[in-house]
Amino acid sequence: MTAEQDPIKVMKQEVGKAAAARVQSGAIVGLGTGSTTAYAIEYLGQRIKSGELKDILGIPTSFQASVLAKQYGIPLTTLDEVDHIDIAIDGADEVDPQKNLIKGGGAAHTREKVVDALADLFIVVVDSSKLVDKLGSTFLLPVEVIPMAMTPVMRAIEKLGGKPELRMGVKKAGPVITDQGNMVIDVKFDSIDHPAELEKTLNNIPGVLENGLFVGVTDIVLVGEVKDGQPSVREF
Ligand SMILES: O=C[C@H](O)[C@H](O)[C@H](O)COP(=O)(O)O
Repeated sequence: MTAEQDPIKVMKQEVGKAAAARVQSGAIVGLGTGSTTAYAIEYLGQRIKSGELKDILGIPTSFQASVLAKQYGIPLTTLDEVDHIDIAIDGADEVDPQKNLIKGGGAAHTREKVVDALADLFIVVVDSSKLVDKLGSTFLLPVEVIPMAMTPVMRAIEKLGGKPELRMGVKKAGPVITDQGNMVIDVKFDSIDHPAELEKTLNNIPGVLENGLFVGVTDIVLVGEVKDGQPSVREF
């Protein structure tokens, strides 16, 4: 790694490459969303272009993933056309020691959960800054909500001890709108002690489509690190 390189970017590239290297010819691949997975999609495309990988079909988790897949020459399919997903590669905003996740920094967690949970092998790709002892310590928990239910859902979240805020657009006036046409409420919880319970409780509030807690879904976490200026990838 050179002194000019951004270590976070290098970690994301390395981990993306390592995940793409695990895909085998003939695989149906869940394509995650975000800046880290973008590198995995790019390297997957390179392996297809070089002829090393054949007969790959991608299932995108977002508009972003489908645009990238088309850009890098990955043929796409849908969940209506296949009966399984061999492997899914996706990023995360936080990863705890039990491999539970917070996702949704890009407002894509609803489709991501559908695809990632269906995969026979779900690989999470993160740089080391995403590792936490407890979920919720560095990142707000995203909750996708249908627009007409925004206010009652926020009240219900407050009753659970969360501090909700509507996610606003950047370079766009007004709220972020998801690929499904909904809104995202980011919630600060003082402490997420029981993620599995909270995941279910939040999804049980009428008007909530999906929240960003991914509990018991991950098979492998690939972590990009830089030690003594040298990038490496470790697995847990
Ligand atoms: O909604 C977005 C996703 O859950 C992303 O996978 C997550 O936010 C991580 O993205 P990044 O790799 O850009 O940090």
